[in-house]
Amino acid sequence: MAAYAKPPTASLSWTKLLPSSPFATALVSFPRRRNRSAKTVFVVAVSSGAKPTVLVAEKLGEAGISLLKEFANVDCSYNLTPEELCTKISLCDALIVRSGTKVTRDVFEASSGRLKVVGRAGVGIDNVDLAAATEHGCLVVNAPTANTIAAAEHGIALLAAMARNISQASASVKAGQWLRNKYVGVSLVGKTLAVMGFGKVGSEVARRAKGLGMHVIAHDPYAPADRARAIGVELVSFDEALATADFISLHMPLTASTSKVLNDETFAKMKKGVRIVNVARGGVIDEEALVKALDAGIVAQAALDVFTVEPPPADSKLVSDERVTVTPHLGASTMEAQEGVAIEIAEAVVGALRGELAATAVNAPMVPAEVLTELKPFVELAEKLGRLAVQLIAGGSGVKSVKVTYGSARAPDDLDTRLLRAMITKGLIEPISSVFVNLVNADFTAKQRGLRISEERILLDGSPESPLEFVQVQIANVESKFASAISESGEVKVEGKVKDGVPHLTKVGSFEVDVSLEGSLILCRQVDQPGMIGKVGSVLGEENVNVSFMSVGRIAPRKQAVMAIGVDEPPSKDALKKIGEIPAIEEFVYLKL
Ligand SMILES: NC(=O)C1=CN([C@@H]2O[C@H](COP(=O)(O)OP(=O)(O)OC[C@H]3O[C@@H](n4cnc5c(N)ncnc54)[C@H](O)[C@@H]3O)[C@@H](O)[C@H]2O)C=CC1
Ligand SMILES: O=C(O)C(=O)COP(=O)(O)O
Repeated sequence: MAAYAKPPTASLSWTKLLPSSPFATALVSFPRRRNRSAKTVFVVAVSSGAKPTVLVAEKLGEAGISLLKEFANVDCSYNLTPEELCTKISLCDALIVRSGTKVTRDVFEASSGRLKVVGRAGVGIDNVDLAAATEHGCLVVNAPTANTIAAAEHGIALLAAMARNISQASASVKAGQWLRNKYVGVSLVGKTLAVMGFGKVGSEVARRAKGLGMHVIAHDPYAPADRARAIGVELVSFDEALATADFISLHMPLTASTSKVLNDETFAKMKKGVRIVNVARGGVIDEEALVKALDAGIVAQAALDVFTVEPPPADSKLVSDERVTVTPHLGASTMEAQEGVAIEIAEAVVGALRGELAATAVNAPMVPAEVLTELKPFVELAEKLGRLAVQLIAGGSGVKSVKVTYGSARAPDDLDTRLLRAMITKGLIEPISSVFVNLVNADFTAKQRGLRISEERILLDGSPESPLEFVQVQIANVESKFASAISESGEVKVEGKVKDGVPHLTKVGSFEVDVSLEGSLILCRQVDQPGMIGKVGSVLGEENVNVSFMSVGRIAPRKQAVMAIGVDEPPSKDALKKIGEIPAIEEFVYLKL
């Protein structure tokens, strides 16, 4: 067996290369025109050329707006009604909101697929319908760190203000009164504070409360005990927190499991005279139950920054109750936090629109930049193998079961395949549908179409320098329009590798080939005999189709062989017909990459 490479300059003398595999593989390499974009575009990139449009639907710091304007057309339209938002959204690639805008399923549907990113300029994403976003392939990113301190400081401000009746006393002085006996407060020092939700905000509240001399306990089923211990906080059960706390401060997100977590039953478990602070979300408290608990004397006072409905109705019993201190969702509203949040979200949205994977993605895996750089050529390979495999299927065969095998010398924990699986799914689905598939909606779309993708990893010996040696895609229970693509075990099979950073097809069915996956591909099965490369090459040459790569894989000399031909331009029907008419060609297929 022999392999040949054509030198980079046009010349007829070919150089013999080293033999490679048990199956003979003849490799003819033509100089390739590289026309690849320098940027890694994986997830949501808008079509190149057009400047994207970003709708900023709530007040965002100037620094963020300036950053956005460098990259996009920015439409700042505040106080839109839901109908106005739905009308505008069909012209926008990204939407930025705070907590005051409900990004509902209607919004995603109204966008007709144009909306690619929703940026939440803050932490809580309970106002965004994440399931609908995912189903529409829309990435949701948030700004999880910039307002932590502001929220924690607001929590502490409310705690102290409530304990010392600051807002009530202030209002009474302004109303001309001087009620020194009425507004006697309670002290914080030595009291037990239960922090419910020991995340970023909760732990900062705990740290500050310790500084005030409070005894701090925390409840958080997911928080690591050592983080709590490091700041001198004991993690306790939910019931223990309720039963022992003099003050309860809420810092968990609003989810199905935290909705109305303070209710009639749980208020009944609290110490009489407890005081409650809520800078998390109104929905974590059953507000009617809180009114009852205040009336029953279980809760002595409450301080609320957030409400189930914002703004709360004019007749809200909580707002009118003198024992309740209220602020209009001001937790994140400091100059510093808003500047930080604006920059954090603008960077995340611009990055996502450029197609980079966002570090603060809420509904997609977060893939660290270094992993991404390493996986980039494999991501391209994965998508192209998916595209090839599905185009090899005979019309009418439904693709239901796909097996992906990754050959790698890396330990399984060291290889994150979610990105690769998503791109294989994209490759499998996009050529046969009008669905847009990306990392966000790949698993959902596959499931919806009844496509089962199983993954297997083969641990190879050798150096784990490269994340992957090969990727193999097999589709079971289908017929192929190119019979040679069916492996011995009966599946349509393609396998590829990355060589010098470029994805290559290295196996079709049982035939080893070697063709760079750029442009498009013609696969031919023929009787192995001299002159075949020349015959096919000259048909394409006559048609002015530039051949980038050719490789022949055969089972044994003079038996059947599969020739893989990479072409820069799509050949005409006539050219393909002429290839089919070459006597030794038994079957052929043209595949778009
Ligand atoms: N009022 C305001 O302006 C602001 C409000 N927030 C709210 O505060 C919440 C927390 O923010 P971060 O601390 O930044 O988020 P985070 O994600 O760092 O912390 C949330 C913590 O809650 C815990 N948790 C989840 N379910 C729980 C449960 N059932 N019981 C107890 N703990 C539970 C999580 O394990 C996590 O440690 C946000 O989700 C947001 O709703 C945040 C910033 C500003
Ligand atoms: O970040 C959060 O979760 C907040 O609640 C802050 O909300 P805002 O951006 O001030 O509407």
